[in-house]
Amino acid sequence: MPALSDADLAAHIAEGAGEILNGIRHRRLLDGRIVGDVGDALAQAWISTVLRVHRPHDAVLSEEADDVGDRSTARRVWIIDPLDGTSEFSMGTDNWAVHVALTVDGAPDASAVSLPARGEVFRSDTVDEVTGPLTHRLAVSRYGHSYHSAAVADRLNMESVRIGSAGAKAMAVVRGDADAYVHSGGQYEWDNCAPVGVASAAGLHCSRIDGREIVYNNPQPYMPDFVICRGEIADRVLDALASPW
Ligand SMILES: Nc1ncnc2c1ncn2[C@@H]1O[C@H](COP(=O)(O)O)[C@@H](OP(=O)(O)O)[C@H]1O
Ligand SMILES: [Mg+2]
Repeated sequence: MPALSDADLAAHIAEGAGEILNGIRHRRLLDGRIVGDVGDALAQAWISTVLRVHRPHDAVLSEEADDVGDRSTARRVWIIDPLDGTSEFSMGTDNWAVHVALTVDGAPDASAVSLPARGEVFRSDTVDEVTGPLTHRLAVSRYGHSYHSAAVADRLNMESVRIGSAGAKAMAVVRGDADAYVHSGGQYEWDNCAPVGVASAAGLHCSRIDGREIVYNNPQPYMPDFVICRGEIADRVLDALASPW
């Protein structure tokens, strides 16, 4: 087989894991918590094997694997969430995702996010720039607002749309269905790395909620807050985030 580019490999992994996950929900032969458990485990097993075969020298950080070795000192690190939105996947909704990002020196490089139940794959090397009129919609967690997202909705007079899964929320902005996704209060690097890689390639503003650059592959892979939004509203969103109370 000819050598795959990093971009093709990221996209093929996001797509292939999505096929496995759609198969796991086939005709609802399984349901409830067991579907999420088997989805996490089988997607992880396939992805880690593919990366071992195709990129034996690269390091990997995955939600579903032990974080062992000296990954944080490696230059090339794949940051993976084999199944983002496990509870939505188990409940049978369409809002769940596969996240695959190659980071180089802490920045997302080749990144892909698939939304397999919708048949969509977004890749950083082919994604369209987000243009067109603003929707005045803000993507928020299925569980509702944080103080920060509430402040943005209030200050910018935006309608909140509840969507499960970090990848599904970020891709709603990339698709042009929402203008922003604001998260605070906790997440890990695998929850937002590939979504940020795709969103920044689509020309969207991506930063921490205090405006700092997002840096990945930290020794502690905790990435508690970030904002993805249309460039046209970035200043106003960051102003609201600077004084949410
Ligand atoms: N406060 C928090 N702490 C840690 N992880 C969080 C979190 N809030 C959301 N997440 C994670 O972010 C992802 C998207 O969550 P949400 O849909 O609520 O926005 C989920 O990932 P997983 O489904 O991969 O576990 C969820 O576990
Ligand atoms: Mg996740």
